[in-house]
Amino acid sequence: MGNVPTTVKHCLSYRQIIEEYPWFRSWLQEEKSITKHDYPEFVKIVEVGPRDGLQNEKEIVPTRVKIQLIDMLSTTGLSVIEATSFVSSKWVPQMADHADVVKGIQRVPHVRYPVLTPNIQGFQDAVAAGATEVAVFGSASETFSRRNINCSISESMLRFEEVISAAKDRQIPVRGYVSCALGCPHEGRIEPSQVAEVAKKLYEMGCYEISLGDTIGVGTPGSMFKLLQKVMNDVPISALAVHCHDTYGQALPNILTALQMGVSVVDSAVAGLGGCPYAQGSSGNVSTEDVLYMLHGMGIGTGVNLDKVIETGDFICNALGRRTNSKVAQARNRTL
Ligand SMILES: CC(C)(COP(=O)([O-])OP(=O)([O-])OC[C@H]1O[C@@H](n2cnc3c(N)ncnc32)[C@H](O)[C@@H]1OP(=O)([O-])[O-])[C@@H](O)C(=O)NCCC(=O)NCCSC(=O)C[C@@](C)(O)CC(=O)[O-]
Repeated sequence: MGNVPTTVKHCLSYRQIIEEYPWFRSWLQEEKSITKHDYPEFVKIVEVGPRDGLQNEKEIVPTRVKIQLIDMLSTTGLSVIEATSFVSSKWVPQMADHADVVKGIQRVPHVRYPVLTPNIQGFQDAVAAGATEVAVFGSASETFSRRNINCSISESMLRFEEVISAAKDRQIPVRGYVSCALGCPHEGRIEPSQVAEVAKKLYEMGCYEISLGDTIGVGTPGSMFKLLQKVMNDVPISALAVHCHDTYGQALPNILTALQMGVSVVDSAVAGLGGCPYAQGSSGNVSTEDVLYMLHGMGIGTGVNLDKVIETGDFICNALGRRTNSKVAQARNRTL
């Protein structure tokens, strides 16, 4: 505001300022367009509720409920719904019905249904069940890697290489996750350079998108900024996604920071379901409803119908006998 002293700025109303300083109007417009330009016009939401959301549930959720959840999500306008994971049922009993889930859902054209595959066995089982997209999940923390998938980071890369190579032969797209991107339940602070190294490897191996997971939800806009600043040097921003858990209530500000830096893919879970069985203390994912409310309020398109997602959240919360974690759904339900 050039020549206007700060004290005066605070005393004048915007209208007065515009009348007395005509240049302010054009400055304001320029400022607005800069702000608008900084955010993507469209954000792709990757719905992870049926997998990340349910994997930590103690009671086994009936397969028909999982299928109905995915079928309802398929009518909301979401373009990607992570359906399940082909992991060992000894490690994650909740995902033991993976093949039945993949076979049972009603696939909607233009909706993709990736599944998690930690190794070639998981990949082969997934393909046999009819999966057409998969995701590998690595970690930036050595200890978490061992606790989560029973191997070191470098061993996991060899496993993923095998999966990605087999997927290439079948023209199956592979997404890559980097867990513990903003902190580890065992090692604490994780350096952005550690995350960048794993993200770069996965991208170079052929993952079309790398999702940076704040597995235990300890990140802040400050650490998210530093993380992206580093990772962007190795992976194009258009190929990065953020995956925020909301343990410390920082998920939305972290996502906003990522959007400001050019990220246009956000993972979230209906009703804020979730948590990782091998990351004690991690709470649910950021809720899809809250992300949509924020994005739509900023004029950013998603193609997703918020009301339908709230309805789906009501369905799964009723099935689980649980209150939604979505602030938006809680507010909407109060006003009904
Ligand atoms: C990776 C393994 C399988 C290694 O598990 P392992 O025990 O080291 O595997 P193994 O190769 O030594 O084999 C042992 C047994 O497991 C079987 N096995 C081997 N592979 C598979 C498979 N794919 N599916 C089903 N069974 C499998 C294999 O057949 C064998 O069976 P047995 O002969 O004893 O009967 C195990 O550690 C595992 O399943 N881990 C998955 C844990 C998990 O799902 N964690 C939650 C994921 S969430 C996450 O990582 C974070 C994320 C992605 O959400 C992002 C974020 O929030 O930040």
